[in-house]
Amino acid sequence: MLEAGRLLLLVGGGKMGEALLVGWLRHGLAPEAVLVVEPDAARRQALATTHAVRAVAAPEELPEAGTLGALVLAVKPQMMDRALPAYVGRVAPDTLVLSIAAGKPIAYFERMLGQPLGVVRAMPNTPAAVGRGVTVLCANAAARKEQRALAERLMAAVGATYWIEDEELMHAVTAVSGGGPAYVFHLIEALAAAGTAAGLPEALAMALARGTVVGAGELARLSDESAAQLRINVTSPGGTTAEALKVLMAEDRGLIPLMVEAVAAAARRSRELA
Ligand SMILES: NC(=O)C1=CN([C@@H]2O[C@H](COP(=O)(O)OP(=O)(O)OC[C@H]3O[C@@H](n4cnc5c(N)ncnc54)[C@H](O)[C@@H]3O)[C@@H](O)[C@H]2O)C=CC1
Ligand SMILES: O=C(O)[C@@H]1CCC=N1
Repeated sequence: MLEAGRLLLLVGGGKMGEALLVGWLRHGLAPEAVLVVEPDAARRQALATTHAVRAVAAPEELPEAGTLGALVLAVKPQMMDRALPAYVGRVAPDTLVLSIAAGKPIAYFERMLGQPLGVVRAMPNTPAAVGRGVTVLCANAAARKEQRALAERLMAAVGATYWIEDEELMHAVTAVSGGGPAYVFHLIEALAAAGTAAGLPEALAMALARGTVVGAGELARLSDESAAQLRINVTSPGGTTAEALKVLMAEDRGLIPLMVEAVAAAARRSRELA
């Protein structure tokens, strides 16, 4: 996955950092080629024992290895100012700088790391933890073909990838697929709550709601039919589902205007974080 002899430095071994790490190792990256900086002792230990990678608490503890093949930034956007300065001396023009931080624009990394660098900004999502992520990538003009290809390999290890040219679209991407899994998990909660309200025991309502979302997701994945057709397939004319959809698809107060509002709010926050 990396050029022989080069190292990948992962900064931040939290939920997303570990999801990426698991994907890379599964796709053939040697554990010896990975260094992780993770200040949280419990997480650091878990990463080192579970994945056999070298993990240190702070950049000062890193070995004086040669220039990096890739610097992957997976800390919270709010931590980035504090984290980045330590890596200025470790990146070279041929190092890929890959950030998954929400909101932080490419220009921010160019400014903080202070030289013409190949920077790729990516927005994955948490299904990356099971290899079913969706990631959108955007590169700066300085990113070489090999750096883009490496970014593609690193993110393809955890799911599907798409590229955009216009970085401004990252706000909408973050709001749709970055946070999208949370909306789907909330749909499970909402369906379960509705089941309980309709008289089902709580545990059964949750099992039905979760199983339904999982099954519908798998059907959507494997089927060639559009989402609209899959919905129509459930909906017998004059039947029960049609009644529910009258509520969910009401033009003024149905799921679409609600989702439009939710995604707009997330995109607004992404712009604020930038
Ligand atoms: N959770 C999600 O659904 C998604 C998150 N992201 C982005 O991924 C990044 C990481 O998010 P999560 O993994 O969810 O957060 P997390 O809180 O699970 O992981 C962040 C990790 O960074 C560590 N950390 C804090 N300061 C550090 C420093 N100076 N150096 C190295 N590590 C440091 C923390 O101890 C923590 O383990 C964020 O920038 C977020 O915007 C992107 C897409 C989806
Ligand atoms: O909520 C957040 O800010 C991050 C970005 C997308 C998912 N989680």
